[in-house]
Order: sequence, then C-alpha cells, then structure tokens
Amino acid sequence: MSDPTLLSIRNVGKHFGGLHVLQDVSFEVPAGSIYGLIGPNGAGKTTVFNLVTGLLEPSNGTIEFMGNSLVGLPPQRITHRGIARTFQNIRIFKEMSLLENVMVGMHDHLNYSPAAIFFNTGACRSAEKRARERAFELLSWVGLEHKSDMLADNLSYGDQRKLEFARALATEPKLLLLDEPVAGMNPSEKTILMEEIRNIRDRGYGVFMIEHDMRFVMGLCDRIAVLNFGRIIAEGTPDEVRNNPDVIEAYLGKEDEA
Ligand SMILES: Nc1ncnc2c1ncn2[C@@H]1O[C@H](COP(=O)(O)OP(=O)(O)OP(=O)(O)O)[C@@H](O)[C@H]1O
Repeated sequence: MSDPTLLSIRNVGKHFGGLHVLQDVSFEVPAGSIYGLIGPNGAGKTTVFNLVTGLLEPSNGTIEFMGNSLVGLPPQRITHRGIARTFQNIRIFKEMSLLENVMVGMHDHLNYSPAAIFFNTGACRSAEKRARERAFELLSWVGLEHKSDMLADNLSYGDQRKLEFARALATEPKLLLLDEPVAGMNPSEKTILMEEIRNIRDRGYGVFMIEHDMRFVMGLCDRIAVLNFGRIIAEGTPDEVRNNPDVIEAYLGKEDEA
C-alpha cells in the first residue's frame, strides 16, 4: 500500500504583475518520504517553498497539507500545522549555544504561563528540563550533541546548516522543508548528512528539499519533481527523472556540459 499524501499542490500558478513565475504546478509529497524539487536557476523552486510556508499566496490553484488548505494562512499558523523550513541563507543565533538555538525553536510549544516563569515553579522547571533533553536529542540526530554548549558562531558552515535542521525539528513538524541543505558542504559532510536525513525520514518525518547537487538529490530522494521556467516538466523516481529526455535537455544536459 502506498503512503498517504502529506502535501498536495494542485494547478498552482503564481505571477508577479505580468511575470508568470509558476504555471499549473501539481505534485504530491507522500508521507514518510524524501521528495526533491530541482530545476535550473530561476525555475521557481524558492517560490514554491514560499507558497507552501505562507510567505506568498498562490495566484491560483490549491495547496493542502494533510487534507487541509494552507492558502491564506500566515507562516506561524502553517508552522503550527506541522511544516518547518530551513533557509538558503543560514539563520541562526550566533551568540547563543547550540542547545539554546534549538530551544528557541521550541518556545511556541512550551505552554507555561508568564507567572509560572516569573515564580520559577516546579512545572516550569520540569518543562525546561524536558525541553533541554529534547533539544539535546535533536542535536544528536544531526551529530552535534557533543557540541551542545558551544557558541553557534564557532561552528563550521556545514555544522551551522545542521544546527538549522535541528532547530526546524524543534517545532515538532511532520514535514521538513530543506532549502539547499548541502550548499557549502564538503563531500564527506554531504555523505554524513545524507545518512542523517534518511534517519529523519525513517523516524516518520516527511522531507521536501530544493537542492542543486545532483548526486545528492539522486542518491537520497524517493521521488523528484523538475521545474523549468515555472512548469513541472517531469516527476518520478530518480531513475525516471534522470532518463527523461526533457530533463536531460533542460537541466542535466547543461550540467553535463559544465
Ligand atoms: N517577489 C518577486 N517579484 C518578482 N519576481 C520574483 C519575485 N520572487 C521571485 N521572482 C522571480 O521568479 C523567478 C523564480 O524565482 P525563484 O527564486 O523561485 O527561482 P529558483 O528556482 O528558486 O532559483 P535559484 O535556484 O536561483 O534559487 C525568477 O525569475 C525571479 O526573479
């Protein structure tokens, strides 16, 4: 039996004035899978992420998460529904420890009152303890638990990206959106991250990523959609996409020449 759909994008269009950035885009991200969105620069990938996370609204079409429409919801409500994202440009608090960075990602989910915080009640202390333990666990999922007390500013670029994943996971999402997760990583960091993302999927999360590194995408994703000039030109398993003549011409052909 195939997995149920987590995210469903149907006939989505987006235009900015007369510029049609996306046209008739449809695809589905199944639960428990790693899904890739690829395409040449300017194809519209980031716009898709911005539509899913509520930074933009589609001009037409539907976007549903677990059967409910996301269109018109502000980003914070979409996070609460269970979608978290990382950004192409890393956004972490460099003057905070790794543990604190992850705990900041949780704060919406810690529901103790300002009075409880002020009086430092037992309930507040045990919530804080649980949060620390969870933050430590999430850091261990990306291999950073041994650096939990280090300042984020002292991390390598690759580790800063991983810290962003842990912080995104701190919102307890069902779907994790990764924007170019291996940008700036060296080959061995990429290999390790591939395994860590597989483990995250195997823990029951859906993963939806934009990535330019073909070897990484083809080796990791269960399915891939290919955007070109705002339209989906192919969708399928890595093998199906790799052998699709339109993809070879529009994207991989250029990559090979390069
Ligand atoms: N707010 C906006 N107003 C006008 N045009 C926009 C806006 N946002 C994006 N675009 C245009 O939409 C097109 C798609 O951009 P987008 O960033 O989604 O592509 P991308 O596939 O993510 O590219 P890259 O791989 O380079 O990050 C581009 O031509 C871009 O200039």
